[in-house]
Amino acid sequence: MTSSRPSMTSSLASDLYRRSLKTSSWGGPTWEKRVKSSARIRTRNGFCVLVTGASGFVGTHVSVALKRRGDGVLGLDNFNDYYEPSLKRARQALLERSGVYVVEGDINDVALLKKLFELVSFSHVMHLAAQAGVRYAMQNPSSYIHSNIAGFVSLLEICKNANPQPAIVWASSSSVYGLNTKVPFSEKDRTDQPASLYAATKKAGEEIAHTYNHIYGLSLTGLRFFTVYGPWGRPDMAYFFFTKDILKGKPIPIFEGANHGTVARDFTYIDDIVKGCLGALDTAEKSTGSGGKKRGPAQLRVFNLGNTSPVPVSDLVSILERLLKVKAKRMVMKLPRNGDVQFTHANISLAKREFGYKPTTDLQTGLKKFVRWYVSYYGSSKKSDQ
Ligand SMILES: NC(=O)c1ccc[n+]([C@@H]2O[C@H](COP(=O)([O-])OP(=O)(O)OC[C@H]3O[C@@H](n4cnc5c(N)ncnc54)[C@H](O)[C@@H]3O)[C@@H](O)[C@H]2O)c1
Ligand SMILES: O=C(O)[C@H]1O[C@H](OP(=O)(O)OP(=O)(O)OC[C@H]2O[C@@H](n3ccc(=O)[nH]c3=O)[C@H](O)[C@@H]2O)[C@H](O)[C@@H](O)[C@@H]1O
Repeated sequence: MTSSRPSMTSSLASDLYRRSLKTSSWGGPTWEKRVKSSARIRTRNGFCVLVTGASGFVGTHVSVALKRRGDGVLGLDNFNDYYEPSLKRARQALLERSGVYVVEGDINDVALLKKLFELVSFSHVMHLAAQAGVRYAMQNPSSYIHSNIAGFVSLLEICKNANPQPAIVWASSSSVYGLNTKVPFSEKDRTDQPASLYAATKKAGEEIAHTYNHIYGLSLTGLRFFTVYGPWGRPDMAYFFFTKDILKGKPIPIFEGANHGTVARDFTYIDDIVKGCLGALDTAEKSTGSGGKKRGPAQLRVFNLGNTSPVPVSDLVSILERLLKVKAKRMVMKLPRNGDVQFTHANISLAKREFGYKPTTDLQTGLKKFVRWYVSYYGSSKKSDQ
């Protein structure tokens, strides 16, 4: 029976294919030595973790936390220019000081992934590499397919063929709840009304995970993070560029919902997210397959990781005004149809029950730590982008 491969003739497909072949320069004895040293486990019963997206915001914090407790940690990141690569390079330097080597490469580079799994027997993969950002999907849809769909599948393909197979914990997103109106959001609620292509690719990731669990026995845990903020954060996120623009005296576009309803988020501080990630890793069961052959049922889980106390965006701006001691130039506008949802609110009882997840940092405290970092980083380094 001939299987006629569907020919994706669109420019999107050829762009994707071209990009996924773009590989960084890797390999050689020195490179291999650095890979093995970074992945070496330093405590009894420690983990050996591949962290994809390691030079990203969440990836940096998780990698440092794992290394500090003695796990072997190897990072992988393509250092793309979705936001200033200089910030990713600065995180990479911080990671190197902690003993974590970040391999420069793309999760679509199958030859690279194969090499890493030949060199290192990973017990876990913490998959954080993705095209994040809700609104950017309207400008560059292919980057979401490239990283969040094609990239996730290429990673799962390597994992299912590994022997032993690693247990995988990956980042989903609160955005999968989309236009769901039942609050707080519980893992059992509807997730079939994505409001953005980003959300759709995150939801697709959850469905793809289900098939790799069912067919190949991969142990998979999805974490729906809720608007994460903190030091070393992302310049594309509102809390970050609001801070920059308040300091520059530029107008702050504050979205409001229908009938002047507030737009709110369940903002979650990075240290609480890291505790959730480590809890998920510590309770992840081993995969039940190897070399692509399944031996029995494997663990498949999805958890909300939020703060359970949504705050209106306008209140976030008020906190920033007090911390920065500068009045914001507020420009209130109707929530545009840009993929944003009006509110998020996490029910975290499942994560609490499964691995004792308990957020402890309120928005005022968390933003104070972020602002302290922001002023020290941009003030001292005078980075021209800011
Ligand atoms: N920060 C949040 O508020 C938040 C909330 C929900 C979910 N998430 C998810 O958490 C994960 C981490 O997010 P973040 O906030 O740290 O974002 P980030 O953009 O700072 O980190 C992602 C990293 O992955 C890298 N990357 C992207 N595509 C890649 C590819 N194809 N190959 C290799 N590296 C690639 C990027 O260079 C970046 O450093 C993402 O999956 C994101 O969707 C984040
Ligand atoms: O929770 C999540 O899963 C998502 O959280 C954030 O997405 P978002 O909540 O939209 O975060 P921001 O882009 O920082 O927006 C925060 C709030 O500010 C609002 N906003 C944003 C931009 C702006 O100019 N004005 C404004 O009022 C947004 O509508 C939203 O309510 C991250 O950017 C996503 O990667 C992540 O998947």
